[in-house]
Amino acid sequence: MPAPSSLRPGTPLSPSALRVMLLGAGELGKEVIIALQRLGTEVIAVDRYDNAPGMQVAHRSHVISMTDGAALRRLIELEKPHLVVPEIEAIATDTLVEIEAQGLAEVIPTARAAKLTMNREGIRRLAAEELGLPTSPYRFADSLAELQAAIDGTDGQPGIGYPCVIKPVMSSSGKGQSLVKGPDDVAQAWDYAQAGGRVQQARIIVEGFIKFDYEITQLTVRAVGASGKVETYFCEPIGHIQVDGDYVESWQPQPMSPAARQKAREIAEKVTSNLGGRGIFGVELFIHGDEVWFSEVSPRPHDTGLVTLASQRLSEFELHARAILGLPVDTSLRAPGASAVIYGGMEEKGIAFEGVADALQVPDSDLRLFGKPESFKKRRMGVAVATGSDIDQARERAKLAASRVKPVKG
Ligand SMILES: Nc1ncnc2c1ncn2[C@@H]1O[C@H](COP(=O)(O)OP(=O)(O)OP(=O)(O)O)[C@@H](O)[C@H]1O
Ligand SMILES: NCC(=O)N[C@@H]1O[C@H](COP(=O)([O-])[O-])[C@@H](O)[C@H]1O
Ligand SMILES: [Mg+2]
Repeated sequence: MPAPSSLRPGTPLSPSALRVMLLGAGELGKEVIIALQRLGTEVIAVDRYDNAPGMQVAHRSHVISMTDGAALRRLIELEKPHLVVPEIEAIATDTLVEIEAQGLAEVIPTARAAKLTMNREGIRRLAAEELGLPTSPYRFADSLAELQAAIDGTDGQPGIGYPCVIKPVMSSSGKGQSLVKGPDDVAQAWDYAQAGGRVQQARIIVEGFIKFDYEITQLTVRAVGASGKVETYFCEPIGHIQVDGDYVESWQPQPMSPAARQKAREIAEKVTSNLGGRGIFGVELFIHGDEVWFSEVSPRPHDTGLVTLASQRLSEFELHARAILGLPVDTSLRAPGASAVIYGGMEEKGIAFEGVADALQVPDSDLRLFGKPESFKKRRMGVAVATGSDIDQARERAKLAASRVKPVKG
């Protein structure tokens, strides 16, 4: 849908303000908020805990449980945002569907997209069963016995076999995810999925393991074009490395065969045009030779896309801000780039960072220290980004800069 004419920037904190509410205010939201504010909007940040990164740069903020539909509705009725922008998956998406249907606010990209992608079952069934996109084989299970039967195929349906990947249907950043190599790993993977899921819910997905050569995020933007209609724009593919289901390094552009590159774009176009609306999407794909499998999609900026802070003329956050406001986008690459994650490495509140000056001695590098109030061993607390003459040089620089930043007790 084209952007409504009501999306005219005014003066923040005045009656003419164009108000945007971010549901989730982590490191990705923080950058979106900065981009939105530069374009003259008033931004309200919401998250489950106080002093979340995005709250530190928003006009104001609220702490609520975003999975509580009644609380979410009260807040939207209070703040009357023009746009509601989900930044995480764990939101009362049925409430967003109602809010959108009642015309209280526009949900980005659409309430249906937020609802379908909140649960792996929704988006997987849409992609594989409705859109016919190639995916890993998959089954769902609600108990350990059902899971074992789904792997073995003892329930009359084709079994997934080993190796396979088990994930809670509602989780992200690899939480609750295990690679299962054989029968001895199944019970432990089941228990881990129960503990790591985002909500108390037994259901899991078990996927056949895809032996990919590499995996990419195909950032895809739906934005109003010169025609006045929403058009689809592609960024250069982003390659990345995941450890325990969480991204640790990404780079752009990932070299691809012409056939794989074309298929990746076709898949991304199909799934994003079905989800609809305006905004950026991170389409996750596995590639082996010229074969491409759809894995999942985020209807919002993607963590691996942090690289675009260095590599693109407009970062994925600026692209999202422009697209949702109905403004033109430019997805061009500026230089080969890379990002490398900085984990907290400790369980502490109010940590500090040493080595920042050394890190920034690395040529063409930059840092984002997110300002999360509490560190966990595997919590992403910052990221280093860099450009180079090619992706190898950019990756070396980003990794070197990240390695020089030392989280310490505050
Ligand atoms: N079926 C599979 N075959 C091979 N590798 C897989 C499979 N499923 C997941 N992986 C690996 O685990 C990573 C994380 O999986 P997935 O994206 O489904 O988890 P997530 O919790 O949604 O993570 P995020 O929120 O970071 O996207 C993938 O990027 C890939 O490296
Ligand atoms: N893969 C999704 C992702 O990277 N999401 C990003 O992480 C934040 C949560 O971080 P936290 O768990 O450290 O609070 C989210 O708010 C979002 O910015
Ligand atoms: Mg993923």
